[in-house]
Amino acid sequence: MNNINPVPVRPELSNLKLEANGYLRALGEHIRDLRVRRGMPRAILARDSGVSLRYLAQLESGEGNISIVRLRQVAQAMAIPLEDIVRVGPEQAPELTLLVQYLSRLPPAQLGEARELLLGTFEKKGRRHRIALVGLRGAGKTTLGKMLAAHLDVPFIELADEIRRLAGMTLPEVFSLYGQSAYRRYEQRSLQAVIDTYDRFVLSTGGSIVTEAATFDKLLTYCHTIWLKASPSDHMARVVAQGDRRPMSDNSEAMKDLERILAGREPMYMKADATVNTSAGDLQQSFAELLKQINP
Ligand SMILES: Nc1ncnc2c1ncn2[C@@H]1O[C@H](COP(=O)(O)OP(=O)(O)OP(=O)(O)O)[C@@H](O)[C@H]1O
Ligand SMILES: O=C(O)C1=C[C@@H](O)[C@@H](O)[C@H](O)C1
Ligand SMILES: [Mg+2]
Repeated sequence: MNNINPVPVRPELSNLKLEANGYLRALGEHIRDLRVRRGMPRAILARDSGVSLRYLAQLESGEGNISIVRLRQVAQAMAIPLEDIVRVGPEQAPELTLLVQYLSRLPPAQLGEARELLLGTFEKKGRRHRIALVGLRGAGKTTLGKMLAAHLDVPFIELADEIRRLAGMTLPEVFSLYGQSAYRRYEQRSLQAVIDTYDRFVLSTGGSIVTEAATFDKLLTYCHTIWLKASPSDHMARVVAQGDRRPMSDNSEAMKDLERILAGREPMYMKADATVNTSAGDLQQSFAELLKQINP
């Protein structure tokens, strides 16, 4: 019997390789545009960046696959942030560039205030009636979400079910056949479809939705979002009680990972409109707290 599993070819990977040449050409053109816009002759850029004239010519014609260190030198010589150099594609609106500049000068405390002001000013209609629950596995999103939907008499939606339906396969199949980036795209499209389809709902999301800025921003913009928070030991105990033995394979390591994931995601979870600590009481107490958070 052959025990070697064939490694599925990810269509995305071969596309990426094909796209690489196109990207290098676009990058070269972009760098040339930026340089010319600055009125900077190539010889001056070569002198100021320490990258040879010949190499710069190759780069601008899309032939040179420049190292990240050299690209950084080029960026510094033009006084442009590296991320603005590598982002090729449609030109960013000048308002967005200026807004990013303005916001990047604000101290962190005022940044939160600025975001709230913007959200408040441009709040999407009906946001209060679209309730989204976020939090790590075992937080209680499904359990409390179903209770809340029944109480409010609105549909309960499990985003994972919507992703499965859209992809036409199970989530592990999406991951193993097409990778995490495909899962992220399905997640974002499913969320958009849910928002477009329903005016009112209680939505239970996947624990990692907060790690994808564009998707999390959509969630925060269109939904009243509540972070169901729990202690690492409760997360672990609840997941294990549901029959998932994987976290037990090396308990101390798994626990450390869980603590790290929770700490790493906490700043994003904290952007939710409200928080309910489900480790602070039993299920009924958490539900009462959740009701308070939607009718403050
Ligand atoms: N105070 C509490 N609040 C919420 N759930 C609690 C509480 N105490 C115990 N539980 C139990 O914890 C479990 C939470 O699991 P649930 O499947 O709802 O989490 P989840 O956030 O949907 O996880 P996943 O991301 O894996 O889908 C349930 O079995 C629930 O009964
Ligand atoms: O917390 C996580 O990292 C994840 C939780 C799941 O619900 C899915 O969102 C995904 O499998 C990853
Ligand atoms: Mg769940």
